[in-house]
Amino acid sequence: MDLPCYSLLLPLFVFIFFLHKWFFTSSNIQKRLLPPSPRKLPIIGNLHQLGTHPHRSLHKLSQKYGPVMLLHLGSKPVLVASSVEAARDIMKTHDLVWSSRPNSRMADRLLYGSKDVTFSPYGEYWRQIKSVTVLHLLNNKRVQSFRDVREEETSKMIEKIRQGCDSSSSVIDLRDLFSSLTNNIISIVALGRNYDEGNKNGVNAKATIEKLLSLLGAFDIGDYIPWLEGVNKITGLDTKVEKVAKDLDTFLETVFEEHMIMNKKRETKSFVDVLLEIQNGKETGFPLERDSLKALLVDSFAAGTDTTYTTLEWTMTELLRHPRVMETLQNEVRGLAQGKAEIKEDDLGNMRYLKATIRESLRLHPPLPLLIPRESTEDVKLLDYHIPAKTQVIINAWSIGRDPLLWENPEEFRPERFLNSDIHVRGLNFELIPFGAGRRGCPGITFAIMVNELALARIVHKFNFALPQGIKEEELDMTESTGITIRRKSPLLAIATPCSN
Ligand code: HEM
Repeated sequence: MDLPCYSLLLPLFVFIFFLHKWFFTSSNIQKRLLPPSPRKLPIIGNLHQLGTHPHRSLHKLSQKYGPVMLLHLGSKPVLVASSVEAARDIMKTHDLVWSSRPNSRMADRLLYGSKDVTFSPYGEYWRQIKSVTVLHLLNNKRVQSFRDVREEETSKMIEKIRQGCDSSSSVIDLRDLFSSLTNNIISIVALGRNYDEGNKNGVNAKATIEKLLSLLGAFDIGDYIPWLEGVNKITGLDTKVEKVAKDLDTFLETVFEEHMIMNKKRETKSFVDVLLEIQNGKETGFPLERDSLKALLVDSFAAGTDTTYTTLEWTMTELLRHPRVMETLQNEVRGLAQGKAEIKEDDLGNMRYLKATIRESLRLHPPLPLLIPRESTEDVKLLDYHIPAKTQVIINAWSIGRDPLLWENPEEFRPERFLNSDIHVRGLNFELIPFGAGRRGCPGITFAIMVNELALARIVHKFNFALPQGIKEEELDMTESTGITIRRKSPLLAIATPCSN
């Protein structure tokens, strides 16, 4: 029997009805499970909302959209986490899933295809080089072995300040001193000697490393809007990157050559010595290619210099703005160092106020306020939201450090808050995470803290400081720089006078 054609319409309508219902319900669910998002623009998404100081802009946005929000930077979905719960969820509960890094074109070109620890994606290769860093380069024993380097270089800095006190223009540039100090220390520790002076095979090492750091902090539009990557050719960025990558490689080859020629057993082994020793894989179980060795060396500079001296500069800035805190710190240091010409690292253990001061400085001024972005390797839940694989996440450590629910009077610089507190910076307390946490956490914490503690103790032991004439404490310019590492916009200037006793 032939059915009339309209009798087919009914099942068709029913089918379309259910299909429609299913489609809208599931996309609604999807929407409900994704974090809230500020309205985005075509092509650029939310890039225009980052402003010159993304940690501050994202903090403001998070007050409106909540502690977990989803932004679109160009075509890339990027989560922003601004609460202690979200940070703990990412760096502890689901640390493994969040252990990758998003691809960075700049790191690919400057760090031998991201063969360093910081930018390498999660996987077997990263596990190997992270273990080289943690077990061979920055283990406690090795970090201790560089004590003489730290003490000697800090003494040189003290001497420079003393000479500055004697000169007619008594204003000293503390940034310049702190950055030379950390550059010299890292240079000796990583490369065996200070390459500050002069050219090597036509390459000025110091200038090249400075350019490298500024390029790694530069915004590369191609990472977010891939079809616009050609813009970098027009602006000249690509040419700059190529030149720095080439100069850096020439310089590092010279360093290796020097080490091969000298090939003598040194008392204190530098990172180059250690890497050359373990490169064949007898000790580690895996060989390391030349490019990996170079990338690991560049990492020490890229991850360890700016961050370390920036902490010193912010700490001194806050001390100059808070004479009461400076006096309490000087009383502690001078009291414990009584009768000693010079503070040694062994003396630092009892300096509780010194340690509290550095922690308080890192709370208010984490040098990397947005840490280093991570990326999920599979679908994952973040608090109540469903996050697809390959989503980037930014953790706003700056915002968490100023959360009034976690910190009493958060904007106040008050080291006392840490005197009877278990909160440390080592990545176990998620309310204070200047070094990140979990698998991807910073392996240079001990090293950085030692440099900071020694340098700070010694300068407040030997000198009294004041702001250059005419500037009142509350007038000191606190404007921040732009880039990944956030320091003061203008270098910190001060007048030092030697302490009379
Ligand atoms: C005050 C100084 C320093 C600060 C504030 C700092 C901060 C950080 C932060 C926030 C991260 C990312 C952590 C994460 O994703 O959870 C990191 C990673 C890293 N840091 Fe540091 N750092 C400092 C000093 C150093 C030093 C002195 C070194 C080495 C000489 C170093 C080597 C590294 C490396 C290799 C990584 C990458 C780890 C990975 O991706 O697995 N850092 N650091």
